[in-house]
Amino acid sequence: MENLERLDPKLLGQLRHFRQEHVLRFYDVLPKDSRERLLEQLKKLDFTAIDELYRTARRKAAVPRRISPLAAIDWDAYSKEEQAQFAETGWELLRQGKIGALVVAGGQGSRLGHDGPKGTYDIGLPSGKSLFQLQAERLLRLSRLSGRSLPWYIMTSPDNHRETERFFKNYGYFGYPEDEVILFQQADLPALDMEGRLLLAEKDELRLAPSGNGEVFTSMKRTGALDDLKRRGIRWLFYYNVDNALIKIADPLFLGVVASFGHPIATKAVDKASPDEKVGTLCLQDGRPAVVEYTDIPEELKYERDATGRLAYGLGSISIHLFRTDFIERYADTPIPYHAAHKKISFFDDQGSLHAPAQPNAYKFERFIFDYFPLAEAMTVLKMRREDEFAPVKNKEGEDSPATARRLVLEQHRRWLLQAGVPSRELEGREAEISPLLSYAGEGLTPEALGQMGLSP
Ligand SMILES: CC(=O)N[C@H]1[C@@H](OP(=O)(O)OP(=O)(O)OC[C@H]2O[C@@H](n3ccc(=O)[nH]c3=O)[C@H](O)[C@@H]2O)O[C@H](CO)[C@@H](O)[C@@H]1O
Repeated sequence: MENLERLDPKLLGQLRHFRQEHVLRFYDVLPKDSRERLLEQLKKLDFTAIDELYRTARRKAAVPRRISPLAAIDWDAYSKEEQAQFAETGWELLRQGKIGALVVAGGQGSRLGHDGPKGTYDIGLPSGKSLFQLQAERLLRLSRLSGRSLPWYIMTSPDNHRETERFFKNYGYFGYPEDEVILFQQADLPALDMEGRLLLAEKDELRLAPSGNGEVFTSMKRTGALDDLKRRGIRWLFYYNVDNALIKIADPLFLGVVASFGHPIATKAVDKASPDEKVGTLCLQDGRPAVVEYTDIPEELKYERDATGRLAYGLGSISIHLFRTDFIERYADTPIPYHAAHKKISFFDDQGSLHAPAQPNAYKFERFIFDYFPLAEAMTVLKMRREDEFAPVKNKEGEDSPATARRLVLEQHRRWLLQAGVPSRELEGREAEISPLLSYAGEGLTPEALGQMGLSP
């Protein structure tokens, strides 16, 4: 007991008050550095806030908002001239240095079962490029076309920051200018069991988890990334998930449309592949554009059809958003809600053995980026063709897996080659991958470039 007795009385008082003393179960027998490690973690906790999180999780669902369908603008409904004009506006914004890119890469990727940051994953393309490399090279190509590079903000979490940083350093940032790559860390939160008790991951370590991509603006502010954005005069920040193998970072077409409306937020959407697809649903909530996450959408809405027979809630969110910098600045400190997820989370029990539960046993808390949407008075929602926008890598196998993403990327490249005049017989039985350094969206496939790939127009 002697170590326990020397503990900060305030901390001990708090642990007792909030019924969290069990985290000190092994404290007395721990070596000094382990004791310090645990104390460091405990000192950072806001016990009142944690208690409130638990209460939120236990409370019955919040008052349901009035949900109604949302109509998007369809990119394909614009004429060729209009499309060209939007593209030109987008390129101009890039040339003026008004655009930044932001990838949220702090998630744990537990569904994929990859032991490392998700961006380091190689989806099995012939080139063996990782998701981060594909992204860096698309940014390089975009910069080459516009004549100007753009800052690339990368949000990591305490879980994967060091490894992500090491990866980029090892690969020389894939040739992207190092001073344009800004890594910053989000925060994490403790997981709680069904009684609201903290869990131990080790005898000297709390079980923590990254607190969701909706932490991004707060984290940018806390780490100075937001100041950096302002210093560079960035007007729009292009937000995307790390796990979309087809991501067209800072797509000029999208930028052009969004700039023409000028709303503080914009998002790209696609038709859902099926009513059950695990994507957020774009809709109106109490009259404002919003996303209802796939975990929260009421069953009856999922399958509802409109008068024309189409899914009434068939507009899927693919996590490609654009935020105006002044909106980010204004709302960075606004507390958007936490969502509690009931999960299987392993923990050290009071007897000192590690449990890997077969059933959900604990809550994890996350903020979702799209909970900022209803704060904007208006928003641009642009529907795009799915096959050129979305190849998610979520699961180890089956749907939304590395195999499906790989296929979608190679199919896109095949379409580009056919458009460039390569006869289909030349592509038979062949997997032709096009480097993003050569083409961002199908351009640049000159006879010389094709020749180098062993193809002829
Ligand atoms: C909450 C959210 O955004 N949900 C969207 C997410 O689902 P999905 O289920 O993929 O959401 P996740 O929260 O797992 O991950 C989304 C992205 O956020 C990042 N991340 C996640 C947690 C965290 O603490 N920090 C962090 O940076 C992940 O690394 C990933 O890049 O993408 C789908 C498209 O693919 C959308 O249809 C979903 O509406």
